[in-house]
Amino acid sequence: MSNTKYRGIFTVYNTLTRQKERFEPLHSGHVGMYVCGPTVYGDPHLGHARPAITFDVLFRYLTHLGYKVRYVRNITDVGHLENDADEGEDKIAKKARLEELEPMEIAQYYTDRYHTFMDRLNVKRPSIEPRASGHIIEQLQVVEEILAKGYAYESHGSVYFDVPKYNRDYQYGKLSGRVLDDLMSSTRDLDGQEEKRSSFDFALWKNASPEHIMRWPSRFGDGFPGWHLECTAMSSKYLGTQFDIHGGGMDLMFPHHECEIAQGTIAKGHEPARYWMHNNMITINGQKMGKSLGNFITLEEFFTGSHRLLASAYSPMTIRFFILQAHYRSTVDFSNEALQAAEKGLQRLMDARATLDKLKTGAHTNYDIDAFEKSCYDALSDDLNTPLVIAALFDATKAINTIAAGQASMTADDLVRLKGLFERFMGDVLGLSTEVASTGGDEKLGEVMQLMLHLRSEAKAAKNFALSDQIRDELSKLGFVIKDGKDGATWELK
Ligand SMILES: Nc1ncnc2c1ncn2[C@@H]1O[C@H](COP(=O)(O)OP(=O)(O)OP(=O)(O)O)[C@@H](O)[C@H]1O
Ligand SMILES: [Zn+2]
Repeated sequence: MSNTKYRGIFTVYNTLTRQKERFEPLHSGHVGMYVCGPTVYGDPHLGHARPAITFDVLFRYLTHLGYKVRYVRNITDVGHLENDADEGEDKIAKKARLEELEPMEIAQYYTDRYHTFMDRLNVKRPSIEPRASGHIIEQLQVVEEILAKGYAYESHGSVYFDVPKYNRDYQYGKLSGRVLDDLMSSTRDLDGQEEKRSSFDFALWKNASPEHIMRWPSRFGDGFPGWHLECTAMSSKYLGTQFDIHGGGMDLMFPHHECEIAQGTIAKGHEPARYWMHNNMITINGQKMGKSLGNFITLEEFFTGSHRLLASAYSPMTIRFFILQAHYRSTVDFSNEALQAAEKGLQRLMDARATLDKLKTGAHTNYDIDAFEKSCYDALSDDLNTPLVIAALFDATKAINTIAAGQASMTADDLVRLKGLFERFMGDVLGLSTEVASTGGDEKLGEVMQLMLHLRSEAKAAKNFALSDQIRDELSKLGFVIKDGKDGATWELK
């Protein structure tokens, strides 16, 4: 059930203006939202869960406020080069070379894996999920638009965006607060041998060297699009040249989103999005968890407990709760203690929800249900303050437990309302689903595997190597790869 009443107080922190602003869509009753999705060359890790969950809650809340939301989240399957740079191997092509597969097999496999794990986290699928490789023509059109306006130049079959020229007429660095002149003074000049005129220019289209397999014909020769271009082409195609919200992780603010603003401003005549929202990072030992940094723990490893840093398996809903317990603009450092606390906290809420069905009603109510409802809306309206919504749910939990203990009471009507509010905020908006939480198949599998590894290590300790090898080999036939390390054995499902 939607509720348009609270639309007027909804504010979001806009990275562009560095302040909270009241949210007003461009077209009354409709919201267009674009979020940068994954580069599909590896399994999704905890870091990926954060933007997916953050913008899922935004999607859910806007929908709850009665807006018709078109949510576009892309799949990057071409053009993202190593080190996020203009030179180097394509991340997907590299993985394809290592695995001896077609790049599109890699992209398909990891897109499917992304969907599987996001579904488990109860993340709703976006309205449109376009792929970069399916929009080459649209991207070449944007290149032409920018060339026609004089803000790009062709060089050796590549096309570069002219950042210093753009900065003279507009402001490059507006989003991230970087000042191009300062950046330039601390960077060495190009030696004249390179294709680019300035090291800040970025590729719109790259000439493909003979060994580069992901390539498309163009009037500049065979090539492939620059990484930033896809988001300009696909957001304008599906949401129009200007839309309401653009989201993504903070790591994408510079240069990716800065370049998107520059491209959109020139090609489409105005800045692409009105509100820019950025989730902060999931860190591990204080460093961003990332695929290219190799310090990640995949969601599958969390669900099965199969990573050496995990004290146990954690259910998808525990992960979701763990992420929502922090405000999306603060960093969250991975730790088993915090995950265990999240697991307990979530259980308390789940128990309270179950208790609600069994409560005996009374002649009067000791609690203010309106105040509970208002505090949830106030929290969500204040830049999606999910930890405050959770705090309000904990307050309600205390009330429920007090009533269950016979120390307070609630009328039948109020109980129906309270149940409805629990459903609305915990279920519909935060997406903490009891159904998903109770399918603990992976967790059970993780526990069984821990038991198998324990039995195997006991066999080894008793010098029964035939048995320990048999356990390893039989598991291997079933697809479980056992690896012996100095901290004991770990397992992986191939
Ligand atoms: N540790 C993290 N915390 C929060 N968000 C993250 C984290 N890592 C990636 N993201 C976000 O997930 C989305 C997809 O990112 P991407 O596929 O580039 O992941 P990545 O692991 O950073 O890969 P790479 O290391 O190749 O850059 C982006 O919005 C990005 O900002
Ligand atoms: Zn993007």
